[in-house]
Amino acid sequence: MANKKQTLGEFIIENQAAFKYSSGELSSLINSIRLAAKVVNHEVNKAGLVDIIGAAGDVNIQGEDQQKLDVYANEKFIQTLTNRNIVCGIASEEEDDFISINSQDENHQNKYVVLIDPLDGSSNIDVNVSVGTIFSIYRRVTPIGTPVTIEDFLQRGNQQVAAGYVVYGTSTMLVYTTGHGVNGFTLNPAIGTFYLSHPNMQFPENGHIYSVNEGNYIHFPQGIKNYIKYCQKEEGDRPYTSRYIGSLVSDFHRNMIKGGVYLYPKSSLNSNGKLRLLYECNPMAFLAEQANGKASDGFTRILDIQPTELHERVPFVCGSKNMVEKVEEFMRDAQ
Ligand SMILES: O=P(O)(O)OC[C@H]1O[C@](O)(COP(=O)(O)O)[C@@H](O)[C@@H]1O
Repeated sequence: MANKKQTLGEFIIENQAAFKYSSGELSSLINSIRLAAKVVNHEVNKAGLVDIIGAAGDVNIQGEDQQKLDVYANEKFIQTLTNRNIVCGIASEEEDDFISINSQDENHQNKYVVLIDPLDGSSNIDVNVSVGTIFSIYRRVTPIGTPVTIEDFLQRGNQQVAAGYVVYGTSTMLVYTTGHGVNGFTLNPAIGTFYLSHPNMQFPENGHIYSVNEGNYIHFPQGIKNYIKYCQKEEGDRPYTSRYIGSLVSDFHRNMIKGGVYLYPKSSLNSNGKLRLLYECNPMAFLAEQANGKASDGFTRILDIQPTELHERVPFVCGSKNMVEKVEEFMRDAQ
């Protein structure tokens, strides 16, 4: 059992053997994320004082107004991941296309691709509500030393070698998995060190919290409407509590600790929902399953979905196992 005051660096070294590929590579990857997270955290914490609030003036490929902090976080993560001779490609929610690294140098041995949502919960930046960063890591499938191709990014989520998020909230935490459980580390800002504060995180199988933007209720499929009514009914251990921060990372983190389910369904407004399969759903689904939770699109396990595009969206239901299965039951019954 890991010592509770263990630092992230010590934890990585102690658990390297569990990583099925070369141990040093994982350390280097997670250390890159750790460094970029600290840089972005520093900016987030003083967002109201520096010119980092508001729109950046551009629209990303999702058709969304890029926030200045989106752009800043995107630059910092790409910079930090590029300078480590381990990543051969990066795909970001804020970039139209994937970025190939070291593609000229056929001798490079970089083996990993990283997919990031640099700043999750963008709508909350200006109002001082917690936001996050999400990352997903795969081993490349194309030959080492050759330029990465789209194939390296369009892998099923069940091929991830690591995934995690950073939540910039009341405290800043880095939570990740390499397929051997989920562990959370809290940043001590005074010394800039992450400490193991939440070892072996687990979703309770049941919960009493549901997280969905009910403002879209009339546009939801009948199965989702029926599930929301089920949550609100005075019966047994219900009604459940409705909690929706509007930052996936924060809603997921709370539900993992307290028990709950997050839903971003498809609707008559968004035929595939809003969340991106590669940058948001796959990494959160890997974490959920590693923490005894579950994630699907209402019917299919998220990690089994074969991606076809870099920025594709899928309906998303994720959280406590029995609650996700209840949603799936309502979706099947409403078909
Ligand atoms: O405002 P809505 O439509 O409810 O969407 C909120 C959801 O969108 C997200 O902000 C994702 O989008 P971004 O990555 O662009 O922030 C989630 O974090 C959040 O749960």
